[in-house]
Amino acid sequence: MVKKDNVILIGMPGAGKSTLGIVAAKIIGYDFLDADLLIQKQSDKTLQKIIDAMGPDGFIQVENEVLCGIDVHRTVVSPGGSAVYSEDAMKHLSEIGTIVYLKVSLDELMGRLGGLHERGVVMKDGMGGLADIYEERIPLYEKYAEVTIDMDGTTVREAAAKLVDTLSMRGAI
Ligand SMILES: Nc1ncnc2c1ncn2[C@@H]1O[C@H](COP(=O)(O)OP(=O)(O)O)[C@@H](O)[C@H]1O
Ligand SMILES: O=C(O)C1=C[C@@H](OP(=O)(O)O)[C@@H](O)[C@H](O)C1
Ligand SMILES: [Mg+2]
Repeated sequence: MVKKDNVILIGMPGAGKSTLGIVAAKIIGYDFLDADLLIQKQSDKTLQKIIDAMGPDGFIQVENEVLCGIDVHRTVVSPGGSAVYSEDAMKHLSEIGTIVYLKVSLDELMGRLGGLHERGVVMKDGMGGLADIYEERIPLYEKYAEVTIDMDGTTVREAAAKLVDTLSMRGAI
């Protein structure tokens, strides 16, 4: 059986997967892997270029393949928020690590992101903005979450401490 010795952070864009991933990895002495950077490296293109060239479905396919190939140990992995669209990838990630959902309300995300203009986000046809993405994805994050942590109203430092405490209490690290 594969050793489930990683921590996988899922959640909406702006939930803090990348920011908290590296902070938490330092606290617990794990490595850190931002899967978005791995996609860019393996494709030799920026995320935005992949989305522009291949569309949302094409990007999801590339993301799925890259996530399925992740082979790490004692690593905090931060995939992009769209990872939950890929069933194979989520199956693989849940086999190699504990899936932690960073739960952040729509209001708080709006405050953090100020809209989506500066972020490449997978927006399917017919979607108008963050609220539509939020509504579509929440059931997916909830479906894959082994651990859910409510991060509303926290600073980065508090959120990192909450993440590490929760993982430690659950014996996941
Ligand atoms: N409690 C918090 N936890 C994580 N990030 C926070 C928090 N409060 C504010 N932020 C800010 O929100 C943004 C989160 O972005 P990022 O880590 O890239 O998220 P993701 O990788 O989930 O899209 C950062 O600009 C970060 O400084
Ligand atoms: O949720 C999304 O649709 C996406 C989120 C991004 O990552 P973050 O969740 O780290 O912002 C990145 O993977 C890509 O631009 C698509
Ligand atoms: Mg990120």
